[in-house]
Amino acid sequence: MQRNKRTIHIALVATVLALNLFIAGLLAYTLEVAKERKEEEVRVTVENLSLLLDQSVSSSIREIDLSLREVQGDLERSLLEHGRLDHALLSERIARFHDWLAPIAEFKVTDAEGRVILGHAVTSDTRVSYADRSYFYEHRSADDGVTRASKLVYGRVAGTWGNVFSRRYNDASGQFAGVVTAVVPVAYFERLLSGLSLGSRGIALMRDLDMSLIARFPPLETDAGGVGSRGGSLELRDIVAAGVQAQSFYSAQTADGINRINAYRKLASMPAFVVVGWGEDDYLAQWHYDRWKAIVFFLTFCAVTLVAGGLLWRLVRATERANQRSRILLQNASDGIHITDAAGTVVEASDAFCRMIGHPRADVIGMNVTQWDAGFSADGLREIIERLLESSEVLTFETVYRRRDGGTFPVEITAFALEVDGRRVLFCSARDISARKSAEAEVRQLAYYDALTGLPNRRLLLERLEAAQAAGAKLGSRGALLFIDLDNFKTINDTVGHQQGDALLKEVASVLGRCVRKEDTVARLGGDEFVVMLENLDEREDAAARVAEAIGGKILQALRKTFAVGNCERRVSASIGVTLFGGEAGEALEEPLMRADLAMYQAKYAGRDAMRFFNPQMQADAQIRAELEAGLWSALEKGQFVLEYQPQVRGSAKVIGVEALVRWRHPERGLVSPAEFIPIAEENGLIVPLGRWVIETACAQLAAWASVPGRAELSIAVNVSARQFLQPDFVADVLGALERSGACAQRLEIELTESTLITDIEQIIARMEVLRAHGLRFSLDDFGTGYSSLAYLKRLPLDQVKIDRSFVRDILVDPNDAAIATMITVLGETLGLVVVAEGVETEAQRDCLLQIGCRAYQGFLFSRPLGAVQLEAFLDAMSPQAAAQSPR
Ligand SMILES: Nc1nc2c(ncn2[C@@H]2O[C@@H]3COP(=O)(O)O[C@H]4[C@@H](O)[C@H](n5cnc6c(=O)[nH]c(N)nc65)O[C@@H]4COP(=O)(O)O[C@H]3[C@H]2O)c(=O)[nH]1
Repeated sequence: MQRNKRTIHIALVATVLALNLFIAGLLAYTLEVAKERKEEEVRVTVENLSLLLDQSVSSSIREIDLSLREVQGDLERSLLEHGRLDHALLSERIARFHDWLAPIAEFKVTDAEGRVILGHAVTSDTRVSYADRSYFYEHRSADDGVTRASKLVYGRVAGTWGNVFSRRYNDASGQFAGVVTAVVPVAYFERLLSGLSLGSRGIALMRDLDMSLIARFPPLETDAGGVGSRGGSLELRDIVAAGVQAQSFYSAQTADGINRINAYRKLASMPAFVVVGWGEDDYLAQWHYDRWKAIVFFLTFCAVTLVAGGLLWRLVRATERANQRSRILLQNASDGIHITDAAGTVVEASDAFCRMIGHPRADVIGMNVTQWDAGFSADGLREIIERLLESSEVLTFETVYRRRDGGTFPVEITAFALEVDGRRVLFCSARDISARKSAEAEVRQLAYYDALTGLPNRRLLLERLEAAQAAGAKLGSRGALLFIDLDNFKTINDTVGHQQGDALLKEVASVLGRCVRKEDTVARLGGDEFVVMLENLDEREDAAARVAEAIGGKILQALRKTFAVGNCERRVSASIGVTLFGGEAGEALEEPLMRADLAMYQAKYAGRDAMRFFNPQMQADAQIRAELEAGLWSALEKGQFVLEYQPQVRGSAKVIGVEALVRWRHPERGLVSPAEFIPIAEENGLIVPLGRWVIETACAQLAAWASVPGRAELSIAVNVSARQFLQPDFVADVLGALERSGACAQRLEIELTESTLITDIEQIIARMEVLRAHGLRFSLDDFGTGYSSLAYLKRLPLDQVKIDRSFVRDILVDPNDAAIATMITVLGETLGLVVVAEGVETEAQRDCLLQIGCRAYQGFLFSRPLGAVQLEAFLDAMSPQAAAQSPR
């Protein structure tokens, strides 16, 4: 990683450097080219200017030459014609030429001895001789007809520097007669040079071939700049010495210290040369400016690239750091991250992934997904890989991984394709979801299964019912629901405690499970309610019903037994409601369940431990029952309950007491029988306040009768249901009612049903004894219908047992009933209890009962249950009769 970083760093620095060098080179090259081009341009310019100068001088010299020739002609003509020089005429001619060439040349004429005799500014007093001038004796010695140009000379007449152009003239005999000269003053050349535009540092000069300065522009105020002074740079000397016609050169060591490009040109018309130079600073001024611009540009570029490089470096480092963080994250991530190639072979993997599948990292790199994925086939995995590689989607799916030790565990994969180093790879992140799965299973268990029994709960039952209904509607097959409710479970639960009650429910659950096939559903709805769902029964309704009936019977049989509940044993039975479902579409989901529930109630009403199939009447009954239940609560507040009293008679006429029977004076339905509403009140809990009201009312009645002769002896028996009796404050309630009313406790009798006894017998006995200690009496109702053990019966502090009216009804025709009635009578007498036969309707029944030894009766034969007022009338009517008959 460090090496990589260094490489990037070096590459970055090299790039910035190379870029800057390139730009610097490019700028330098461009500048150099521009400079060279400029220098070439200047060179051409100065060469042209030097050529121009040469041509200007030549042109002037040509005019001078013509003038000299003219004057020569005039002089020779004068000598020929006059034998002497006509001074006046010649002076005039010379003056004319002088005027014509005034700025350029001054004409003079000498005689054969060199004396100046005619010409500009020449008078008779002029005593100047040119005899020592080189051109003079050159002319004298050679009549060659040429115009000679002298070197720079100092004018003896004018007193100024100049170059002399001269011609020879001959006398009539052709002998040398003198020379005619034209002096070109240096001022002329200076003017010529100053006409050139060469910038502030330019130069134009003219020298003799022996390097004497003829003219210079601009003038130089030093010795080297004086006319006639010899000088010139080394380069110039070399050029002059080489004798070339023209040449440009660069001068660096000049007299004025200015570097220039110069053009040297030897003049064609006189022994001199011109040099035209252009100051470097002038012609390179723009270039210098451009160079500065280039430098500024380069520096800016340098700065920009450095900054960009720096930023890039920081970016690289930031990316590197991010990569490092990513690597750390990858290695430390709790999810199993791995990257595979297109074939599913691992190219990179996190530590967590290696730990996950239990292989060392060295093994993992190079492993193929098929080696650890146990959730998909090789084809399936290939399909997923292809799908990922072909799209840019992120896939999340669940699968199963296999560890090195062969163990498997569920994982959730998030995978997508990405491009690494130019090739498509798959990024996969695997999360171990074992905990989530087990939590989900737990949640599912909680959501769909009953925590106590582990059976499916209502929700799962409904789901399965829905599926079964759908399947049934499709296939035409039928199913059955068996709604099972344990009889008296509430009482058992209340007496043995919830823990034991729960254990009993678990036992019941396993019994139910054993009664059905594996594919059937046994569910617990709550409390003691179970539902068995049978599926795929016959298509024919009757055949399906037969199967359901058989299973129901089997369940009834299996539950009809004694279960060990804690330390004691409890007899259990169940009521089962059965209904069929399926075979037709469109039935509401809960409909079969409601039907089975209604049928179950029907089984309950039928005396429990029974099974009933649903029929439509049940629906109507249920409706009525629901209405009753709704009105029951407010009935107590509205005072709609009344007590009727049914006399209990000893012998044939002596009323020994009455049984208080509650009625509901329903505003619409009239008097409602307790047989209808007491079971409902027991179920919904209203029995507790209702029972309290019955006792209060009975006590009040006793207190009212206590002072009335003939009534004071009467006792009132009140029915107390198990649920009421087992209320913790039942004893206090009864004693409170007695106290408040002032009734005599000995006159109050409590009737318990046999079902009460199947609950916690010890507690019941304890309560009975407390109340008995206060003088209350106890009667056991419906004796013989339940399963009371005689051993318990012996222990109960009872005063009276009642033979159930079901035995009395058929006592004359059914020997069994007669035998049971006899047994109860004998048993009662043996235990010293009063035996009262219920439901005595006929004399024959009474006689039969009398015959077997039962002397106390209750029944329509004597009286129906009566309101208090009617009862009093009845008692009054009975008194003489009773008085007439002696008690037995
Ligand atoms: N067929 C026929 N029936 C006769 C004859 N003599 C009496 N009966 C009826 O037999 C039932 C006797 O009451 P039970 O067995 O305690 O049965 C009672 C009792 O278990 C319950 N009950 C009535 N009042 C109360 C109450 O205040 N509290 C409690 N917990 N239950 C009550 O309701 C049950 C039914 O009461 P009722 O409908 O009043 O029915 C009464 C009564 O009217 C007869 O000769 N022939």
